[in-house]
Amino acid sequence: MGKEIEAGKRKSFLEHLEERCLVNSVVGERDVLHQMFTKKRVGMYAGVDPTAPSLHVGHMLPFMILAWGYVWGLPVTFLLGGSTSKIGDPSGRMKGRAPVESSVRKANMMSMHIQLKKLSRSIETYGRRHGYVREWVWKRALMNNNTWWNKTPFVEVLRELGQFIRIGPMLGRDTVKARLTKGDGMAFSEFSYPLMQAWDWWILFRKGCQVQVGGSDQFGNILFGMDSIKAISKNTMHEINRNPLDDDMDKPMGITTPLLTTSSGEKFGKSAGNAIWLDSDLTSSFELYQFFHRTSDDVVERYLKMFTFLPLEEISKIMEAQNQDPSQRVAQQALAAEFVELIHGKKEAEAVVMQHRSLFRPRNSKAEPTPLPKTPSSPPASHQNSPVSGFTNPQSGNEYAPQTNFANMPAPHVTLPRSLVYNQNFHKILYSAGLVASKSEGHRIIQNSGAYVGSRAGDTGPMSDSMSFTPIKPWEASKTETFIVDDLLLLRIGKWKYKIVKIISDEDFKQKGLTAPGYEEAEPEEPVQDAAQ
Ligand SMILES: N[C@@H](Cc1ccc(O)cc1)C(=O)O
Repeated sequence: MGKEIEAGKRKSFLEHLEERCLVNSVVGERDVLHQMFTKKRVGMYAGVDPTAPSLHVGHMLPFMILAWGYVWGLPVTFLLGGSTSKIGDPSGRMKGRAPVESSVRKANMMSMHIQLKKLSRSIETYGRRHGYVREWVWKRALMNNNTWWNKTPFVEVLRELGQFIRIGPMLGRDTVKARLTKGDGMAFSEFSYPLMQAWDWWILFRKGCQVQVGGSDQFGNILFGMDSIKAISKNTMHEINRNPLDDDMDKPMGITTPLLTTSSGEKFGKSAGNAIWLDSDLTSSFELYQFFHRTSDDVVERYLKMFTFLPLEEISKIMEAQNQDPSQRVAQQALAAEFVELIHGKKEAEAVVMQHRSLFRPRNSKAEPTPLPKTPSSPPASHQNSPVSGFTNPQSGNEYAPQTNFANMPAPHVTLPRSLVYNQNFHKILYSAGLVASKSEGHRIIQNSGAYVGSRAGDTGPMSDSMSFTPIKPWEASKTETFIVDDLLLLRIGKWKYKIVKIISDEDFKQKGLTAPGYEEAEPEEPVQDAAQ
């Protein structure tokens, strides 16, 4: 491949990203990065701190770079900042963050973990749909920086990294200066945030992640990381890791993605003050569709390049049609449908397109306004009963949406009252959490070792690390509570079905008007269930 690129027959990965408008700046020398991508299979990583229960559309730009890397056969790593989120990145903020309760942070971390896993899988599916066939070199990983931070001694970081960091330049960083002069000052922990991010990169760098990708606000952290890695690599006490990085091709490099704003200067991904989330619990796929459908004409071509895998020739064709009659919004429709497909899958995208058309078809319109994308003759079964599900926005002030809302994809969050969890057998809890259709099904799955519960990782406490799971056995009901941490219980069936169960008191449950399978039902006991006790 390298030869073809050099001979000008094929674009380098960097050129490809530039063409797709995904590069705001290269941190380091552009030409070195270009060379690097032509000469070797460079690993890339992008990190995200779980400071909210879900990713939002703004996170997708760096992830689109990873997505392209993945289908081009470059190893990519999604890093979840379980530890960095305890500190909070001060980049671009005039105020420190309010401390987040540990249980909230853990719940956020779990749901983002699940979401990132799903996302990296949907990237693969979406790639396949656009003709990228999985090859053995395709490699993606999901890591949590808890994995190393939970066992790295402070003194190790100070000795290996802190020794080479000069205070002067750190005080000169824009964020620090702004906070010290105009903001509310800065805590030492926040001041040290870039060191944590740099250390993360150093860990990943040794595993081949030579390139870090981030939003435009990450320029400073990435630059700081590059300098740090060069210093550690040259001086580390651990001889086997020592490398002066004399060869340009071995150096760390960074890419930042553009900052998107609406014409009114609003940050991209905010709509009427609300973030546009990727979790369908928080932003329904219909709203997500609508958000992209509202894209203004002057940026829609750019967004098609940035947020989809549509080939450039096809984008040109779409734009031709668009320019002939912008009122038809052919380009916006393509963008919205592609993006919903990327995030929620093809079925969901088709259903939303249908829904949107039936609600917004202009009167007197001729048949279908656009052939993109193909829609089935009837909506998928899961949508037949919810023609207006797109309008139900469960942002009710309750961070966990009621589980009775089956608007679209299964939501990972459920809330259950204590009485349905404590001292209950797992097959019942699986049922109450909506993971199985009946208690006996739950029982059967447990018998077949197909159900899992989030479990203790080492001594550091359950789920404090990257998530680990234990197969559920037909344990005594009293064992259940040993898996509950901070009122949370994490359940999984098979590979992809997760529930994060938030446990609240029975009174609160009732007061909130929530319900769940098995709640206040005087059901006849199922025979299988007895056998399990
Ligand atoms: N600081 C990044 C997230 C991040 C965390 C850890 C890293 O190693 C990298 C990136 C942000 O706020 O967007």
